[in-house]
Amino acid sequence: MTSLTQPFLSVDALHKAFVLHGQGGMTLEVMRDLSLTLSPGECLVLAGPSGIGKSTLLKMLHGSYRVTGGTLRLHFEDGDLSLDTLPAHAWHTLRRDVIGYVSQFLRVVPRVPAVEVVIEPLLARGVDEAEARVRAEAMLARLNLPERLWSLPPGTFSGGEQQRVNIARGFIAEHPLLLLDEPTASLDAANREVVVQLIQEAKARGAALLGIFHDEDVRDRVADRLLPLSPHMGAALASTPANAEEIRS
Ligand SMILES: Nc1ncnc2c1ncn2[C@@H]1O[C@H](COP(=O)(O)OP(=O)(O)OP(=O)(O)O)[C@@H](O)[C@H]1O
Repeated sequence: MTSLTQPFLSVDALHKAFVLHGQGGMTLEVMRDLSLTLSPGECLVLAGPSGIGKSTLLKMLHGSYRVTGGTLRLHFEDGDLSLDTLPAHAWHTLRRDVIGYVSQFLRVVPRVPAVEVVIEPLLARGVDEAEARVRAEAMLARLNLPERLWSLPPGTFSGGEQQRVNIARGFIAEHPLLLLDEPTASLDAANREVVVQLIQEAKARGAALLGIFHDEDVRDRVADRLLPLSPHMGAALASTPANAEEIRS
């Protein structure tokens, strides 16, 4: 991948409907005609009531949900990359090198110690193991995770401890596009402050961030723009689209 041009992400006329096979094939339309752009160094915060489709948008951008209609494009100096038509095998490389995702919940792999969970994205990029370990330990220390926990699998950690491992893993690889789904939800004030700093540093190095933050203080401090989703969920949603797609996950 080469250096970035402006904007880095464009979403045009995005449409999402779920087909609920367990409910007789009922269609649930959650998004219609959503468009946005996101530039390097910018943090756009998704707003709107519960269930409006904020997490669904992030999951489409991370390839876990299919797009029903519209386009998602990344713009590189040497050309555009369409995410809505990206073949499954290409997502692996894209998630490793370009699109990071930090959710509220850590997907724990049994027996893998916390520090290894954090190191893994760096090793996948070919970073030397000793260097990766130093960076991972520095990140865990910065997020105030007690050193005695670093060598333990996070399955039994508290919600806030697991979330900090997740944040360390999400930020360490310095992806150009970061998707943040309530990364501060279980954190105390001191650790929320660390996350605000990590976001500001990511912006300063030119990352583009798209996030969901229910904490208004955090939102106000990191957001360059707010995007309320409700205007995209209007009367149009009363009808059922002809091109509804199946649930992938
Ligand atoms: N895999 C799925 N299958 C069927 N419906 C889904 C699926 N994922 C999300 N939905 C539905 O899509 C709608 C939007 O959900 P989403 O989680 O994106 O909302 P949200 O705005 O992030 O809400 P919250 O603020 O409560 O997290 C909801 O009605 C939800 O039930």
